[in-house]
Amino acid sequence: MSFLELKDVNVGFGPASSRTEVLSNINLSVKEKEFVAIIGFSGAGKSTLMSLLAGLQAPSSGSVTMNGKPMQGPGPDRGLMFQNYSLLPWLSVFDNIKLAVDRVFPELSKSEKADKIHHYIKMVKLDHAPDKKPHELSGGMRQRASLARTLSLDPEILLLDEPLSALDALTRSEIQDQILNIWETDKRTVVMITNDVDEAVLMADRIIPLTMGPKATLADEFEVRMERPRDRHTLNDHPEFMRLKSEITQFMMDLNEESKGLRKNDIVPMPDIRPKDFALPTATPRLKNRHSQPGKPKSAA
Ligand SMILES: Nc1ncnc2c1ncn2[C@@H]1O[C@H](COP(=O)(O)OP(=O)(O)OP(=O)(O)O)[C@@H](O)[C@H]1O
Repeated sequence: MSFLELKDVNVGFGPASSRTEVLSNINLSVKEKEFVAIIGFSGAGKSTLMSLLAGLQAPSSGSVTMNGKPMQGPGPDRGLMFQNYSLLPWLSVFDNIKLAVDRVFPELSKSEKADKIHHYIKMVKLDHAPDKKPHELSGGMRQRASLARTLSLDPEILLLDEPLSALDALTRSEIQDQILNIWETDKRTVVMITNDVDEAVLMADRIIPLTMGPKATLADEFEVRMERPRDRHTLNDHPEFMRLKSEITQFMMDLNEESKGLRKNDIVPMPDIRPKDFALPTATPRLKNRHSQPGKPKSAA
């Protein structure tokens, strides 16, 4: 049975007269403990898709189910992590995580909560900085704090919406490795949105492209049949990595070209009409006499 399932889902915004159909006919089935990457262009509807999976957005039609039950609103069983860190700036790393833990595990004692928080702070290698406020952290450290907060909720599924795209390449690979380590030890289900083909092939079991919007839909998936753990340092010599990377990149480029072609068809050719004369109309009497006093005809002087 599917763990998370979207069936014939459509999402549109706005009234009928000016409606934008963002997602169309989305069918997605995610198995437990799977790592699925959704890859797509900017503005295609990736975040809208993620909001559906998180229960933050209801479909206009179709169904979203988790564990066979219709999804009704967001819940702690789904841990969301966004590109922006969404940490409260006036709270330390520890207190940001505590806020989430207090809400989801009110039954735990103070020391049990502290143990839990420190466990995740250590997992993301921030044990040297639990008392630091977000402004005292680098971008990568903030994103790790945000990951620790998400993990501390013990979610059944991690929903990662381009969580690493604002980071430099080095920090990005470091956090990719951490997410992979956590996923491999804890074996949680992950759906990650990315626009980076290398990242998708390195991390995922399956990669599903989202076509260009409006009416974006999921295209046929690419299965990543590469053994784990995957070593980023030797990936470029791995024939399967190179094959997938080139196929997916080509597929995305074709999508882009196709959508440009569709846009061209939207352009209505105008008839080649030229005005007969570009000369300005002759000055009006009002302009001509604009310095003369009103109500005093010139002839009367
Ligand atoms: N609440 C909303 N009301 C109206 N339009 C919306 C709403 N949410 C999203 N859209 C529109 O849906 C389209 C897809 O937006 P979405 O944020 O899902 O794309 P995206 O692929 O995540 O983009 P990006 O990569 O740039 O973040 C956009 O045209 C956006 O304007």
